[in-house]
Amino acid sequence: MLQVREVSHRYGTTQVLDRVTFSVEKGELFGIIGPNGSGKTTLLKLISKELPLASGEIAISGRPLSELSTKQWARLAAVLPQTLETAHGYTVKETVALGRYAHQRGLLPAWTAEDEAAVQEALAVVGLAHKMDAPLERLSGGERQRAYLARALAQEPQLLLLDEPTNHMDLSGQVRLLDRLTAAARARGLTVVAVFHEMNVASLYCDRVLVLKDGKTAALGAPADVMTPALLNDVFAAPVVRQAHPAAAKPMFSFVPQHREEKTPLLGGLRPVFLADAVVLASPRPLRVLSSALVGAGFQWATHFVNRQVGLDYDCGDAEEEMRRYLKRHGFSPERTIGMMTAVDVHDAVWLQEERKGCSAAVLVTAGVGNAVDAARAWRHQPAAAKPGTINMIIVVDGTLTEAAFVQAVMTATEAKAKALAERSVCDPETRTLATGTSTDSLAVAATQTGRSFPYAGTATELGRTLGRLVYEATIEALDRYERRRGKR
Ligand SMILES: Nc1ncnc2c1ncn2[C@@H]1O[C@H](COP(=O)(O)OP(=O)(O)OP(=O)(O)O)[C@@H](O)[C@H]1O
Repeated sequence: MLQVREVSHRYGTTQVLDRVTFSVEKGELFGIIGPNGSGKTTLLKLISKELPLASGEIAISGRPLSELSTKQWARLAAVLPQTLETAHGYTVKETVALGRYAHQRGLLPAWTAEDEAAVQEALAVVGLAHKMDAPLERLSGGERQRAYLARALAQEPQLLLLDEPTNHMDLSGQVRLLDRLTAAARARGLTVVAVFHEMNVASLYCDRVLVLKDGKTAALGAPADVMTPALLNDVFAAPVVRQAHPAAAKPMFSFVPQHREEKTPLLGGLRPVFLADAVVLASPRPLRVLSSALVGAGFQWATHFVNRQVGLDYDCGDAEEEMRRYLKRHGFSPERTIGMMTAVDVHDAVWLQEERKGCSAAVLVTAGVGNAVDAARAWRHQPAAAKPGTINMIIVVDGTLTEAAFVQAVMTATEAKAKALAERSVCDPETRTLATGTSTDSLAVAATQTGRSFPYAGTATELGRTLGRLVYEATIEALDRYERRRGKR
């Protein structure tokens, strides 16, 4: 649909584009990203004939730009520029209707049913049908942007050029508009070339991206392949972290703020606090947590860890919602708290910590083995409702953990827990084999994300060895306390 070959551009003596080459297939959503001043708008202006092409070649559908008159170009392509003067005295519909100009013939062209249908459809795509009679100047910045996009769509182009189409829009407006635009483009086989400032928008919506740096191609390809932290770090001169989007198979990016306050070690001052029916860890600053807990599962930032004791007759029906209500009632924010449940007496919780120079960690364990299970033979169990008879574990590390280290810490802790159960000959009552855990165990691994970096936390590492020992010893002690309390009953 679009071929750009060896295109360069100078403003006076300043070179702002340097031999940029790419092509865009029909139906593609192609993004152009890059920092301020990298040449994105200039490139779009060259494609839209707004600037004369001095060096290189540009062709639309195989036809060189120089061969296309303005009206011929306008039948093939439409453009939504970065900034637009608002013309006064036009309604939204009249503004959108201007997009039909390229399709009209003669001095006094008639308004056809085709023109009307194109305008109505374009208004529907941008969600402005209900405001079509409003004067354009009374629209908000975001709505006006949508009206101009509708004007470009009403042109029924084959190629749509957009310079920051979601400028002025709030986040939900951006997502709604880009979802509709993508659907409309796919339905009509429309090719879209868009400049995006927001890396995540480009990643979510573009089939391919061109990354510009100082007028040169820094990368060209699918976002998942080319938008690497190293490249984005280099192009945007700021540290970028890449993570998987939770719902779409796309990468997501965050900038890491460089200004960080000097943080003192956390663990020296951290102690569990016992309430009547819970053991609580309260951190003076948020910790990054990977957990399987009832409240706060997955990766979170949390300040509180609440391991709550419930009766054996606790109805687990809607446990998560009930636990959230419990947390709120007791003054904990469910959004910043990791919430677990257990049927064992939380006053038997074991807190062990190891403070060594450069590798400080702690673990809080409550253990009950009413639901003990051998994971290798759990398939033999009759399906039964989960009961809150569990081993709950909270691990805190003073240091910066990679995601790999978080997962390895989970593995190390699980292995050490299984070993403690074996050591105390805890059996799965149904299979009569050694238990590896209980059916409702919870685990949270928390890290300050300041101080020493731990890329790994397997048993080959100093951190892994520390965690393995702490978890093993704390679990043994918690199991012994559980047995002693049962013996007293
Ligand atoms: N008319 C002009 N005359 C002189 N220099 C210009 C002109 N237009 C743009 N420039 C310069 O060319 C360079 C590229 O500008 P361009 O607008 O293409 O960048 P951009 O990547 O779109 O930036 P932004 O993200 O800020 O919109 C910038 O350094 C800019 O100052």
